[in-house]
Amino acid sequence: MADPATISPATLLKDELDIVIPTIRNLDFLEMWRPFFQPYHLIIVQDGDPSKAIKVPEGFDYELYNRNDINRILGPKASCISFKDSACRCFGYMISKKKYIYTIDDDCFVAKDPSGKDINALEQHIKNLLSPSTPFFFNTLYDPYRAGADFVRGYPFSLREGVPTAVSHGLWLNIPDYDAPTQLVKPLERNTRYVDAVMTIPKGTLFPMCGMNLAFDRELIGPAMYFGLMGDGQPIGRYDDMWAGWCTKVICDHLGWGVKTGLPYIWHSKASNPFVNLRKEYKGIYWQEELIPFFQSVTLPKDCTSVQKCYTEIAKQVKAKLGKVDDYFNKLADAMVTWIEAWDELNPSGASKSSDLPNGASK
Ligand SMILES: O=c1ccn([C@@H]2O[C@H](COP(=O)(O)OP(=O)(O)O[C@H]3O[C@@H](CO)[C@H](O)[C@H]3O)[C@@H](O)[C@H]2O)c(=O)[nH]1
Ligand SMILES: [Mn+2]
Repeated sequence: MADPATISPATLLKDELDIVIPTIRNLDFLEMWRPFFQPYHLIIVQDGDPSKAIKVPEGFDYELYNRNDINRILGPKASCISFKDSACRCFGYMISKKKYIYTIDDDCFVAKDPSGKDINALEQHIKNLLSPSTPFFFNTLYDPYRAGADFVRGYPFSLREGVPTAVSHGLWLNIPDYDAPTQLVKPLERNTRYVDAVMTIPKGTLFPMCGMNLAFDRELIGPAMYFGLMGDGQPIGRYDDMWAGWCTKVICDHLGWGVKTGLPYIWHSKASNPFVNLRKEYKGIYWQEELIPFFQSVTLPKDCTSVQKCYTEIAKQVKAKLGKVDDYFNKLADAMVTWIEAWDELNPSGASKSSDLPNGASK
């Protein structure tokens, strides 16, 4: 594997990565990203009214899917793709044919690092994905593969090769990704703290994955990145990315892959309405007190050697153990199965690595 630190930004995976953007707005924000995004193919998932025309700035190579397209392509299976919620973005992951995905919200702009330099978030995500993770033993000097860092004394040499990185979770300056109650009590709080660190989230630890500034190895973990049933007709919202993150982390832990969080930062420009968010989130705020222990207790059998098998097993356990919390979880479990069926229909096995892992890949 080429040393990510030496690959020039311009050639960084430009033919192996798609940028997925969920949107209900025009995409002027792309002007600010042009220097970094123009070489890449965009997959725009237009939510809401399909008859509304979305303006894409000149010079970008893109495909755009609205609700009519999703219904046409997936037929009845389109029921698993949320409507009127950013969760619709996962359709872009499914329809892509590339090895990597970067997803970003349309109110996220280029942030500046402490030296005042524009941050190429995509380049940092790619470096994160192209370098190994260390989920089995925490390195106190953070990412040992970054220039100027290394493994510290006492770090087992047998573990220094690391494991493949499946997910790179970036952060946000200005408007942090707070839940509605926190937003309500701290309406003026802005994140001004730039922490120059990338860390592997240890095996066995869950985390709140935000879909605002997120990259992943689609061939490895794509089928687990289902952003669950939210929005129109659903009792809950703003837990789509959280659900995907919990499923993804459990599967990465089982298959021995890593999840990183930290750099890069983007500039999150606007806070969504906290009262609207509270209405979307409130059931999730008490449900998650049962969801987290559930995901912490999920065990996957050794014969779950593909992401699809792992994901289908989790869906089975969701139905068995969470169906009694609320009937929504029976619906969500069914939608998880539909998602995998749709994924495999659009990505016949062998098209993506996650469907045929070498034996013994499961931990
Ligand atoms: O119905 C909708 C609403 C929005 N979108 C698109 O989704 C992203 C995020 O929208 P927005 O920035 O308005 O909302 P945030 O609260 O800041 O988003 C964060 O909360 C999470 C909710 O799941 C989300 O993952 C985070 O990013 C924009 O691109 C909107 O255009 C939509 O498609 N449909
Ligand atoms: Mn936003």
